[in-house]
Amino acid sequence: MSTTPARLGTRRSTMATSQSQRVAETLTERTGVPVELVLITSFGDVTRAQLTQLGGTGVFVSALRDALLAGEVEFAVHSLKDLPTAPTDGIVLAAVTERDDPRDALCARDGLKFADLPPGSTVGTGSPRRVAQLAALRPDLRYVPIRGNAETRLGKVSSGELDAVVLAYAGLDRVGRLDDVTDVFEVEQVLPAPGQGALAVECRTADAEGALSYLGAVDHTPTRAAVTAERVILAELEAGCAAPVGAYAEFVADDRLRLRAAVVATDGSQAVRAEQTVTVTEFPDAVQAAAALGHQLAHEMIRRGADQIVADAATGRGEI
Ligand SMILES: NCc1[nH]cc(CCC(=O)O)c1CC(=O)O
Repeated sequence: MSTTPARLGTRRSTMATSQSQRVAETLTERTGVPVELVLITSFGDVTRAQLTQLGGTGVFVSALRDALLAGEVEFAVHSLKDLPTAPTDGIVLAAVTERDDPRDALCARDGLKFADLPPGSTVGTGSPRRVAQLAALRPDLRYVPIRGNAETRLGKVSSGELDAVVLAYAGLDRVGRLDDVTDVFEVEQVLPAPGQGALAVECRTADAEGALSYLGAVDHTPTRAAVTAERVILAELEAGCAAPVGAYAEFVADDRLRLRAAVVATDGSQAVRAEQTVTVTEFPDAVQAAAALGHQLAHEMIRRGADQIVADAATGRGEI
């Protein structure tokens, strides 16, 4: 075996390098292939604009894809929830890693739980999905758009600028900040973003079956099935990562995959929530079962007006 390390492209943030490092270690453990990290700067890392105003999905992803296509790296690791659902020419999803905790977490001043935040408290989050679902639970709080990496956002609570921020539990874990968590939202309360907590490994299509087939060693089929169902919801509703769409699928028995999804108006006033379960053994494989499940649930939600809520949210983008 060659000892030249495989080059793994990653964003530069602490969260990105920590999760990429973990994928590198697992891959080396399972295959013996040495891996080195190559840090890539993305537009999403340097822009000062609100993420919701950037007018497109995948701001964190395109620089890594460019590096892949240019042959600067062999494969790239992304947070799966940042990955647009549309396929890209020349690039495939080589692996989906086993999902970490998918839930959203509250980091509030003085150890406060969500239910105990005084009315009028400021809660920072740049995600319309979170604002919409949180506003449905607590319309009496003030939701403030913020961006920046996890450490910057947490800094706004310690400085007193905000009473609380909401972030993904998995991300907080990866940057070593679980001590800041004061409350965790169950998925029934706040449905996570499609793919939240899972990582995507992408490579050039031409390498996937041959030179880089070893990437399959970090693929986790149950997670791949679950996120497939979740991402079909996003794709069918023609919604991007900044849309008020939550979706979470999990195996509730060895062969039963349950998908829950919600589309909530950004002021919390309207919502379409739905759930359905599929028996995966009735399909050729779990991923095909998951895709069928996603399509069925998406169509039911569209019949109930979910696409209209997504369209309305897109019109008001950036104003929340
Ligand atoms: N859009 C930024 C982003 N992309 C992935 C995560 C968290 C980690 C994950 O979901 O895997 C975060 C931060 C956050 O939502 O708090």
